[in-house]
Amino acid sequence: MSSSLEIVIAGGGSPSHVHPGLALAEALESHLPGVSLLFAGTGRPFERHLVRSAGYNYVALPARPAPHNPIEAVRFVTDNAMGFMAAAWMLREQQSSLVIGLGGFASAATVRAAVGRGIPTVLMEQNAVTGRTTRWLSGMVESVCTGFSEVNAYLSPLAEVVHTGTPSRPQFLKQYRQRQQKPVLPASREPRLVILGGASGAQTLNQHMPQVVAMLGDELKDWRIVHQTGEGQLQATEARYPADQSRVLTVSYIDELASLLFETDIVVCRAGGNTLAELALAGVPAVVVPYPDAAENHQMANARVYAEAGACVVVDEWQAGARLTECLATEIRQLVASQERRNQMREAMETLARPNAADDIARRCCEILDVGFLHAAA
Ligand SMILES: CC(=O)N[C@H]1[C@@H](OP(=O)(O)OP(=O)(O)OC[C@H]2O[C@@H](n3ccc(=O)[nH]c3=O)[C@H](O)[C@@H]2O)O[C@H](CO)[C@@H](O)[C@@H]1O
Repeated sequence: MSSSLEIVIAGGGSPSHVHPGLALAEALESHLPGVSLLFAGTGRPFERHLVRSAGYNYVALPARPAPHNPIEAVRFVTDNAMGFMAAAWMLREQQSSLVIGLGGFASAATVRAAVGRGIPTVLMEQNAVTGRTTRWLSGMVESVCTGFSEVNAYLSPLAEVVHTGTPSRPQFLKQYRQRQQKPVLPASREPRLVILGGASGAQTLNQHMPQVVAMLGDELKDWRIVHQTGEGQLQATEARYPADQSRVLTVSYIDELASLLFETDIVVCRAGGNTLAELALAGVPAVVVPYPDAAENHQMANARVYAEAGACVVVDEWQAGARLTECLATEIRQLVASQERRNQMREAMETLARPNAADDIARRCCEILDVGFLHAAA
């Protein structure tokens, strides 16, 4: 293997882009010994922290998402032009061999600069409807590695699309592999319902789920409930549950989410690409409430793929309107009442798991670079 292979992993802006990037970095290191990795991101503190604490070098480049008003448009153009020039300079200095874009605005300038310099590029896309960056760049890059095969319709006809699945964090893969080796025994613990708001929490779930829990009353009396609220929403959510509610644990964020989800019977959550990929690995039946303001309603598209496979039920926040609490209660009631239905959904969830996503993207990178792919993961 060459020790002169320099790969830049570009993107960030939210943990949902950085986590798959870190999972991919680990796979690249195990299949391409000697590779040198550099993360290029937006400079946001959480991003810098996540990357550096995983032991990788990090460089911040100017980047700005598409604007909502004409005043921001000027800054959008200038910042991204600066990002493009800084990226071009960095790629020349690093003598980069390959650039991998994690998707989103934060990867656009670096990927475009790489294309301009003739450096091979790979894009990752975690959703069933592509973001604008992926759509724009898809015809210029060597490969687009997708979390959903349904995304093809949104890509350039010139794009080479590989459906790899979305790489999940090592904590999920570790638990997944342990479970594969040791089949699950019927749970002796109390059944568990997890309300997962996601990285920033979900106000809708924070407002409605305490009422749903109250409506279900005795039906949930044997259940343990964990409600993840998001930063800044813990106290308000906690206050919506009765003070003597010892079955409910509220937390703002869960670091070791994998250990919890692998011991969970029902999840109520949004339909972010990473969350769904993780639920598939953990095999947890879900009641999914897609975030209605997600760009081009991509969360609904993500959720539909899982619902069509029988892995989740979808509650449409817009359609439900004032009846949202009732709709949630109805869906959750049915799942709580039927172990058989939960088992069927668990099996359907498991068919969607892509434990080799990071390895498959790493393999594609090796093919593009025309270097050997070391099979035995370290
Ligand atoms: C509102 C919005 O537009 N969100 C988008 C954003 O992801 P967003 O960050 O909203 O959601 P994702 O589900 O993709 O990622 C959240 C990540 O945070 C983790 N987590 C969350 C809570 C917690 O307590 N602990 C924890 O570890 C989850 O396990 C997951 O890995 O980018 C995703 C990937 O492009 C899209 O699919 C989402 O639609």
